[in-house]
Amino acid sequence: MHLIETRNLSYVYRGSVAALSNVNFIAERASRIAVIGANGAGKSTLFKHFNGILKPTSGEVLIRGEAVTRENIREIRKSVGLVFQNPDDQIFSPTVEQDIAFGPMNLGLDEETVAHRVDAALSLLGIEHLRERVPHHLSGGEKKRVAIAGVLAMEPQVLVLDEPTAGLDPQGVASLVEFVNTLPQKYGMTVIFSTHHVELVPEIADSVYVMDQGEIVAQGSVAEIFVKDDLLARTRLDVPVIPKLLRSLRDDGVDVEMAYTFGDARRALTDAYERRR
Ligand SMILES: Nc1ncnc2c1ncn2[C@@H]1O[C@H](COP(=O)(O)OP(=O)(O)OP(=O)(O)O)[C@@H](O)[C@H]1O
Repeated sequence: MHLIETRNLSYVYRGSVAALSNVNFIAERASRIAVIGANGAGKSTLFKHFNGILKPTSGEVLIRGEAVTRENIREIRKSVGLVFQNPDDQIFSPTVEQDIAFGPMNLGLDEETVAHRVDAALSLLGIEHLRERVPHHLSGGEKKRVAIAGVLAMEPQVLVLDEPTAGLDPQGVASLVEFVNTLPQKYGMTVIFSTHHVELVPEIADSVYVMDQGEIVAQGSVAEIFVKDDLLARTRLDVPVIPKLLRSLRDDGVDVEMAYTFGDARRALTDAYERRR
C-alpha cells in the first residue's frame, strides 16, 4: 500500500479547463519528491487532490489505500498537510502564535500540547521572534514560514509544499533546503514539493515527476530525469547547472564522476584533481 497514490486522475475545472489528465502518481513514506513543470502544468491542482480540497472528475486518489470520503477527510487532513503557493490563502489569525495554534487546536489537543507544538514549529522555522506579530503585516518570506509552521504544528505524515521557495531570499532558500532535508530522516515524513527552481531539485528530492499540460510526462530519480535534455526543453524546463557542467566536462574527456548536488560535485572535482596529481 502506498502512502499517496493517484490512479488515472483527471480533473476539469468548471468552465471546462482540463487541468489534469490520467495522472498516476505515487508517494512512499519518508521520501522526497519534486513535481516540476511550467506555469499551468497542473502541479497545484494535483496537490489539492492529496487532501481532498478537490475531488477527481475521474480516476482515484488513495491515501494509505483509502479513497477520500466525508468520513475520513478530517483524518486525511491531519496526515497530509498542504502549504499553498500564496501564504495569504492560509493565514488568518490576529497573531502568528494564534495562527500556528489554530490547526492543533482544531485537532482537539489539550492546551499544553498545543503550546508545545507551537513552540516547536516556531523554533523549527526560526521564527520565534515573530510570535506576537500580526501575520498580515509580515513580509512575503516571513508569511511563507508562518504558513509552513502552521501546517507542521499538525505533525502531518506528508508535507506538501507548493512553490516553497517563491519569495524567499537566498538565505531563506538555503535554510528551507536544510530544514526540509531533516524531515524524512528525523520524523519519517514525506515531503512533496513543486518548484520552478530546477537548481534546488537535486538538493531536496530523490525522485522527480515532470508535468506538462496536465499530464505526467516523465518520472524517475534525479539522475534519470536530468539527462532528458530534450524533454526538459520541450516542457519549458532546464537541466540544473551542476549536472550540466559535469556532463560537459565528461563529454570533453575529463575523468570526473557525474554529480547532481553541490556537495557531490565538490567531491567529484576534488577526486578528479587528486587523481591528476
Ligand atoms: N480555479 C480555477 N478555475 C479554472 N481553471 C483553473 C483554476 N485553477 C487553475 N486553473 C487552470 O488549470 C491549469 C493548471 O493550473 P495549476 O494551478 O494546477 O498549474 P501549476 O502547474 O500549479 O502552475 P504554476 O506553476 O503557474 O503555479 C491551468 O490551465 C490553470 O489556468
